[in-house]
Amino acid sequence: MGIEVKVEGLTKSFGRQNIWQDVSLTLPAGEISVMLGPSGTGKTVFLKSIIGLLKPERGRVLIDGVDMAGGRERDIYETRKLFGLMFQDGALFGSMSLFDNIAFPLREHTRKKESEIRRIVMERIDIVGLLGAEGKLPGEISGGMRKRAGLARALVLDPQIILCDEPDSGLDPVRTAFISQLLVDLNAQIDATMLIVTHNLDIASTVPDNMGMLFRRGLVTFGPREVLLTSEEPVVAQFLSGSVEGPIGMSEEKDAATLAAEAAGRTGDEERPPRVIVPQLEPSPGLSPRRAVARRRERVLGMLDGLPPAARAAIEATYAGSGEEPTLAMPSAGSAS
Ligand SMILES: Nc1ncnc2c1ncn2[C@@H]1O[C@H](COP(=O)(O)OP(=O)(O)OP(=O)(O)O)[C@@H](O)[C@H]1O
Repeated sequence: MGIEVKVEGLTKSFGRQNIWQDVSLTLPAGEISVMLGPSGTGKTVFLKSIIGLLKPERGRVLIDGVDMAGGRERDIYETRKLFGLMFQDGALFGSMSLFDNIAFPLREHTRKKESEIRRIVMERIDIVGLLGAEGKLPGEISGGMRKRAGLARALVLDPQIILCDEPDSGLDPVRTAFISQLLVDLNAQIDATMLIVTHNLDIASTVPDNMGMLFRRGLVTFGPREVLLTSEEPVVAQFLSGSVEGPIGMSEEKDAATLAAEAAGRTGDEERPPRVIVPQLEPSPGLSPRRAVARRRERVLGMLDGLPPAARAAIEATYAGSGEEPTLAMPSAGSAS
């Protein structure tokens, strides 16, 4: 089973540029979590901090008792072996076949025999649906296939924590849907703790158990998916609706005068489309159910009392087994919180 990742009061700056501060959250063991956020809010920096490649100035990232932010380098190095990383571009070596790319971590970090390496690599290639393409070079296959190859490579060392940085970047909606299903299937097969960074609303609304959002140098929210999907925070509502109206601007957040002008331009009578919480994806037919589901149900039902009413209602609907999708009125994206 995957391992819990506990982030406590994490603060990261580059020189005088503060990226985010005082970020605290827990990635529950074996569950899938998504981190949303407009471009440049430090999502990739957050992933790199979790694995200890970047060193935040304050706070801790606790994994099995090891602090990836400030622990001993030797412990961090060992704990890093628990991770599988999938980067935006697949990060494959262009001159190596897919097979050799995927075998690379095994040849680099283990003393396994070639026959054993072949067995593991072919099994992972099968999981990501690339059987038959193992002899191809990265330049000879599509972007979606390269992503899947990157995912296969992230899987060869049997990771207990998987970090995916924008698995959808450069993919069309159909390929993105395939990647979404693959991520859920993967979780059903290996029960790893997963954190996915994305802008993609289809992935965000169908894949994770938990969702968070980074904005204005902080964590806006993190918790069960129903909390963010029903949130009335203007920045969350704007992001989920893809609206130009709200605190997120083209290059940075908007200033108070721009927001006031937007608010003045609204009549209050605008039709807001209802926000629908689409059900989470199930593993593909033939796969066993995700083990995280039962754990999550117990965990989330245990925290109901502390949640906002809309989130509570959505969670109750999730677990009522009624099959009905809760439809929630869309809050005004630009309204003050
Ligand atoms: N090694 C570094 N040195 C200095 N600044 C950095 C470094 N890495 C990232 N940054 C800065 O940190 C900020 C956040 O970058 P990051 O790539 O984490 O954003 P992001 O939310 O992942 O963006 P996107 O969604 O566009 O990929 C940016 O301003 C970036 O320039």
